[in-house]
Amino acid sequence: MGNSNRQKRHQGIPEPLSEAHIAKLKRKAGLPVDDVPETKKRKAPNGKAAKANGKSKDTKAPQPLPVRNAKVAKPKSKKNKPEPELDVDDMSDGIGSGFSDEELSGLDGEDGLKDDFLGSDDSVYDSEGENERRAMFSEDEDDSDAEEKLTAANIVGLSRKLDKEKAEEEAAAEAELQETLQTNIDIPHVLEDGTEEEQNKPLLAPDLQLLRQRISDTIRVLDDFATLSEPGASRSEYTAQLLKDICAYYGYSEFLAEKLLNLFPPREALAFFDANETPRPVVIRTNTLKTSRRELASALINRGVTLEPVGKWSKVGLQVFESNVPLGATPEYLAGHYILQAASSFLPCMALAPQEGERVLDMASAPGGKTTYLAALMKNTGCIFANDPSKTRSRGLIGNVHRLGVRNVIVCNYDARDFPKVMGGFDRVLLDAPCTGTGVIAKDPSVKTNKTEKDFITIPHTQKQLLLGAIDSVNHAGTGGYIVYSTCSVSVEENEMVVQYALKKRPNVRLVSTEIPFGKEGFTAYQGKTFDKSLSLTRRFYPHTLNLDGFYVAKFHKIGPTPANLVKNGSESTPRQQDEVFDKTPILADDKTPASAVADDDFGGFDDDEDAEYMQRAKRNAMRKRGLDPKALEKPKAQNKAKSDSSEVKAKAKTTNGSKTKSKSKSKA
Ligand SMILES: C[S@@+](CC[C@H](N)C(=O)[O-])C[C@H]1O[C@@H](n2cnc3c(N)ncnc32)[C@H](O)[C@@H]1O
Repeated sequence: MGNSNRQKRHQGIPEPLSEAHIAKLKRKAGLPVDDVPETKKRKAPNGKAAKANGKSKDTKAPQPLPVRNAKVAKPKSKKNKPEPELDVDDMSDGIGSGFSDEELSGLDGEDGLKDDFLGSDDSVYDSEGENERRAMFSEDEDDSDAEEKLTAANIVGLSRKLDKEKAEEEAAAEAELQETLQTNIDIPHVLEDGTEEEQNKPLLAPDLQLLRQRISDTIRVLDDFATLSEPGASRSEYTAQLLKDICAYYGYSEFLAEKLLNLFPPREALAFFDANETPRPVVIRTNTLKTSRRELASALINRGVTLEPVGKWSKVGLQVFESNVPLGATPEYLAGHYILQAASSFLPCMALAPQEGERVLDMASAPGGKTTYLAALMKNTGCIFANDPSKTRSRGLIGNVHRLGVRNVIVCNYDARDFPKVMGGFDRVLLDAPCTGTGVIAKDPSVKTNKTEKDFITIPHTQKQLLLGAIDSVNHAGTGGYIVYSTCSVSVEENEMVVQYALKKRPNVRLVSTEIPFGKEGFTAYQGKTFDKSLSLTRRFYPHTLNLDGFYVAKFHKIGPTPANLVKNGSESTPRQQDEVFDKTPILADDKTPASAVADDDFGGFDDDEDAEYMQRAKRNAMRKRGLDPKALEKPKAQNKAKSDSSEVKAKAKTTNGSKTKSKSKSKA
C-alpha cells in the first residue's frame, strides 16, 4: 500500500461524497455530468467521447470531429474531477508535498507522500487520447466519405458541412435537454413534511443511514439550488434542515453546529464535521536536545514502530503509523528523546522563531509541549519563562522540562493578565491561549455540547486581556519584538476578533507573516464584520484539509512602546487594565539620557551625584532583568528599615514559640 493511501486512511481525510446517484439521474435526463469522474468511460475501447461529454445515447449526440492530438481532451477531464472543496494547494505545499527527507530515507522504505496524495489519477487522460487516435483511423470509418476526405480542395467545404451538422445536432440536443429538464428531473425530497410541531419531535432512534443520505442530498441541492430545489422552497429552509440533521447525526448542540456550519460552504462544512469524527494521527517530536531524528527513528523502528515523516515543514516531527509498544513508556520516551505532540503544536513555535540567547515568555505554557520545543529551537540557551496559573498542569510542565533535558526554563504560576506588572523586556512572547477547543473536537467530543454562547463571550474576553498583556511584555527595541498568538479553536470570536481588538488597542503592533507556507488565510470579513486587511497574514488550519487539529496562528511585531494614556482613553478597555499600562520595555544599557550624555563629554571627571544616578539606573535595570519591580527601590529607606526590624522581632518571637512554629517558619522560608 502506498503512502498516500495509508495517509488517507489514518489521517482520516474524509472521502468526497458519492455523486454517482445524481450523475445517473442527470445522464438519464440528458443533463451534462460535469462533476463526475469519467474514469471508466475514458478507459472504454474506442473512447465513446460523446458519452464523456455528458450526452446520453438517446439524445443522439453528434460524433465529435476527429482530434489528432488526443491531449486536448485533458483540460476538460481535469475540470471533470470531483471537487471536494478541499485545500489542495495547501496540502501539496504542506503535508502532501512529499517527504524526501534525507535523514529518513531508507529507514522505513517509504519516500513520503506523493503528488497523488488526493488520489488524482492523471493516467486515465492518456489512455483516453490513445483510444480516440485509434478510432480516427479505424476500418469502421464510412468509405463513402473517403474520396471527399482525400481531396484537399474539399477540405474547407467538408469542414463547414460537418460544422453545420454538428450545430444542428447540438441545437436539437439542447432543445431535448431543456424539455427533459422541465419534465424529468429527479429533485431530491429533502424538506420534512408535516406540521412544525411534528417536525420538531426528537427522533428517538435516528436512522443514521437515512440521515446521512438526507445530509448528502441537502448539500447537493444547496450546491445546485436552481436545478435541484423543490418548487417554492427557500435556501434557508434547506440550511435549517441541514443544521438539524447535522446535530442529530454528529451529536452537536444546535448553537455550536450553526457556528461551525457558518465558517464554510456547506460541502466543506460536511468535510469538517466528518474530520472531527476521526482522530488525528499520533505524532512524536524528536527532542533535538538529546538525539537526532535519524537516531530516534531507527531506534523506534527497531522496536516495531512504523513511522512516517510529518512533513517537509517540520524537521522534527514523525507520524506514528503503527506501534506495538506503548509510546509513552519506551526507553527512548523515558530518556526524553521525544514527546508525543500534535503536529499543529509545532506551528506557533515555528512562527515565533526564537533565537539563541534570547529572553522568551511562554504565557500559558502547561503542560509544556511548546515550551520544550522553544527550548530546543534555542538550543538550551537564553531564558524561557514558562508561565501557567494552574499548578496542577504545571506539574506536567515541570515533568516534561526535566525529562527532555531542558535547562533554560524558569517555571512560574501567574495569571498572565498580570504578567506585565510582574516583569517585561522579553524578546518574544508566545501566547497559546486558553480557548473553547473547537479545533480539537476529535480529541474532545464533549466540546460538541458543552460550549455555550457565554463561553464564546467570556473566553475571548480573557484572550483579549492576555494578548494585550503579551504585547506589553515585549521589548520592541531588541533582537525580536515578536508576539505569537495561537488557539486550538476555529471560531472567529477567538481568533480574528481578538487580533482585531489588539490592533485597535495597541497601534504600536503590526501583523507580520507567520512564515508558515500552508494553511488558509485568516478572515478579513465575516458575517458583515470587516477586519483589518492585514488579518490575511494570519493563518487558519483545519482538520479536513491538512489533517491537523483546527488551529489559528497570528504573529505581531511590536514597533514602539505602548502609549501610556492609551488604555485610559480606550472605550472598550478591559476591567483589569483600566488604570495603568504596564509596558515593560526595558531601558537599555546604552540608552542616553541628557545627564549621561553630559557625563560622556566629561570623560575623566568624577561627580558623586552623577554616579549615584548611574548606580540607581543600573540597579533598576538589574531588577527589571531579574523580573523585579524597580519601584521597590524608591521606597524610603526608613520605612524599609522599620519593616525589616519588625519582621526580625516577629521572627524572633516565632523561634521562641516551640518546634511546631519553628518548622512552619522554616518551610515558609
Ligand atoms: C492551550 S493550553 C496551553 C498548552 C501549552 N502551550 C502547551 O503547548 O503545552 C492553555 C493554558 O492556558 C492556561 N491558562 C488559563 N488561563 C490563564 C491565564 N489567565 N493566564 C495564563 N494562562 C492561563 C491553562 O491553564 C492552560 O494550561
